[in-house]
Formats: sequence, structure tokens, C-alpha cells
Amino acid sequence: MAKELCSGVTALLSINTWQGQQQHHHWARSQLSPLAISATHRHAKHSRFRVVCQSVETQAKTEIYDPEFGAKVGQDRLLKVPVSNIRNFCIIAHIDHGKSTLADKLLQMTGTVQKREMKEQFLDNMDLERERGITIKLQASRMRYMFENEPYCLNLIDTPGHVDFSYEVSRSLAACEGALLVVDASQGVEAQTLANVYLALENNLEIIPVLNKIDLPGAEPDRVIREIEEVIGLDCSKAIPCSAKEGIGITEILNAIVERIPPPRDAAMSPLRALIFDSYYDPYRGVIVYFRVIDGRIKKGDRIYFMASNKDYFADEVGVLSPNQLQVNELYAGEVGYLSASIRSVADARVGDTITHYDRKAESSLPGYEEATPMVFCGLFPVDADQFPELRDALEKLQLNDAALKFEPETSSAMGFGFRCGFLGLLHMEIVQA
Ligand SMILES: Nc1nc2c(ncn2[C@@H]2O[C@H](COP(=O)(O)OP(=O)(O)OP(=O)(O)O)[C@@H](O)[C@H]2O)c(=O)[nH]1
Repeated sequence: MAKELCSGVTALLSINTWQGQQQHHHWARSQLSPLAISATHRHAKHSRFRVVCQSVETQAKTEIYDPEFGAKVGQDRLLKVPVSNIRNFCIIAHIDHGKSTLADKLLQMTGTVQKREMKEQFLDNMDLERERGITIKLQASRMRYMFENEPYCLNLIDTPGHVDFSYEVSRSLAACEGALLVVDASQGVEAQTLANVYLALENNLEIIPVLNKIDLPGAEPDRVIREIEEVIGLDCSKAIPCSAKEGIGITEILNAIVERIPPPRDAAMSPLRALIFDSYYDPYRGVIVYFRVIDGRIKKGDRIYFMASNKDYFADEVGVLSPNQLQVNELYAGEVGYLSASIRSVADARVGDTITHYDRKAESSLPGYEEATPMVFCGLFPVDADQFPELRDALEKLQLNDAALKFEPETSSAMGFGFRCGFLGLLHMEIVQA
């Protein structure tokens, strides 16, 4: 159905946009692609954008939710491939060694996003991340890549680089079969990279060493290769020299992902087990859960059950990230996607939890679920004691989007009633403050 609507047919578009809480609706009849593009431009400033396309000829209907680029996203990326042609991988790199630049180049080279859409680095798309230039929240993107005349589906799962988020890193590694180890060829291996490489090795990931920034005059790829071999003990005979900035070595990296990273296990007939590697709160749709299907399959309308939080919901929407959200009917073992189910709090769908079916529960959950343990604490007191309930409401709202934030009431003889708040680390505290 979606395909029919993408081949330039005349379509009726129902466009909903939101400005703050206010919804605006427009109808338009046009060739699908050009109109969708101009609509995207017109409404680019709106925070949320939804187009429902109905083919005038066939009455077929599809809904494309895409806050950034509307219907421009190519539907051929939704093409299903056999599990043997899926590759799930992440990028391990020290801060500033070029992970985001490389991720963007991979998205560009596979046609997932166009060059002109790349004004801002794509995978780091939270404002705060941009401001601080670091990756905080995990995100994912599906790419379509042709290798020896066969279509492959490559899922890149982004990992945060900061030590406060090592648990999130470990969950995203558990969702992959392979990792690109990106090392700045003018710098060398850093301690933080080591910790993540060991995590990847523990998860049996196939690691592809990539030497980035070879365009720099100070690059010493041979020295860095020796360093990786000595420090990590990784065979670097097939390390790939690259410049993410200049686009050198990108095809070699894509080919290596297909050739060297194993496909996921084909377990589509088993009871559903999907690993949550990220979630965020959307004020319109509730919590959006990012997951990797490990066993079984999941489709829209399924009654799902979160094994750690003991909560059940109906999946309103299931889709893939490319990198924007695109709805699909079903996702099966090996695939990576998102779902929404009118979930009110991220605590119900925590990173590391296992999703299964309410009526056909998996026997055991996937390993590795951990409660977030706060490491840094601070006392928070209202200036005016009457504002205590407001402060509590504000903290509860914040917690809807950040299940790692903990707080409990506290009294102090000097400050009165307040809260003791726990954070994962100093950076986490700064982010919550912002
Ligand atoms: N010369 C050169 N510079 C590069 C290359 N790749 C990345 N850079 C630059 O290195 C800096 C850091 O790159 P990023 O891609 O933001 O690094 P990152 O690893 O994603 O950093 P975090 O998001 O903080 O983890 C930027 O200024 C890039 O332009 C490269 O191949 N050559």
C-alpha cells in the first residue's frame, strides 16, 4: 500500500501540524512527492508534523509521521529483506574521534538522508547534545545498502560516549552483532574506548577497527594500529583507514559491515522477546520505545507486556527509524524499531527491559536488566515553602522522561521541606538542571 503512494500518484493529503498545543489541519490534492516536500518546508517551524496520504485512484491510505522531513523519506527503505541480509551494528569511539561525522556519512552514502538535509549532524539531534557536542541519548537508523546486487538492511544503533551512560551503552551493544571501533589516527586509543571495547567483546560482537582522520597531516595510522593490537589484542590486519570528513573509506566500511558482521539469529517463530535500548517521552503519544526484536515478531495492535515493570499495553504504532519514524505493520526477529502504546511514564518501559506478548509470554526475560543506581545526590528545596507541591509535580514530570532520575522527600531544619535527588553522575545532574 505504501509503495503505491510513493510512485508519484495523485494523492489527497491530510496535513496536521501542531503549534504548541494547537492543531491545524489542511487538505491538499497533488502529486505526492512535490507537495509533501513543499508542505514540509512550509511547516518546518512547527514542532510536530503529520501527513496522511490517500491515493485518489486507489483509495489506499498511508500515514507518514516525520517531524523533520515529511514524506520525502523514501519508502523503499521499508522493503523487507531476509534475516540473513540484516546487519545490526554500533560505533564505539572516544569523544571527538569522529563517531557522529562517520554516522552521518554512512547515512548519506546509503541515501538515507540527503546531503542538504545534513546541516546538523543527524544522530545527535537533541538540542542540548548539539550545544554540548556530545551524544547523550541513543538513537538508531536503518539504512538500505546494495551489495553484490542484493539489498541489505543495516541498522546503526548509536551509543552515548560519556561514562555516566555506560549502562545505556551496554544495552545498545546487546542489540548488535557487530561494532565499528573508530580511533582517531592522529591520537590513538583512549581509556574510555577500552571500557566499551571490552563490553563489546563480552557481548561477542564482531569488531571492525576503523582509523579515522587520515586526512590530517599528523595522522599516524601504523602507530595507532600497533597500539590497538598491543593494548586491546585485536587483529588489525583488516583495519580500514578512513576520513569521515572527506568521505574516504566509507564504501569499504559499508562492505565490511555486510561481509564481516554476522546476521541476526533467525528466531521469528519463537515467543516475542524484544530488548529496549532507549525510550523517551512524547507529550502527544506517550513514551516512544526503541527496541531490537531478538525473538518472535511484533505488530501494531498486539497486547504487549513489559517483563521487568510488569505492565501491559496495546501497541498503537510500530515502526522503523530511518532515521525518522516510519510506520510498518510488523517487525520480526533481527529488526530494530520503535513502538508507541500510550505509555504514561518511561519507568514502565525502562532501558534493558524485555517486551513480550501478554498472551504468549516468553519463558524468561533477556539478560542484563539493571535498575539505575544514582551516584550523585543533591538537595532541592523551594524558595517559598508553599511551592513544595509544585516542585514535586515538576520532578514527577521530569521523571516521566528520565527514569534514571530518583527523588525522595527530605526535611532540613534550615531549608524546610524539599527533595533529595539522585543522578547517575555529574553530567546527568547538569543535563537535568538544564
Ligand atoms: N580532519 C578530520 N576531522 C574530522 C574527521 N572526522 C571528524 N572530524 C572532526 O572531529 C570533530 C569531532 O567529530 P564528531 O563526529 O563530532 O565526534 P564524536 O566522536 O561524534 O563526538 P561525540 O559526539 O562528542 O561523541 C569535529 O570537529 C569533526 O569535524 C576526519 O575524518 N578528518
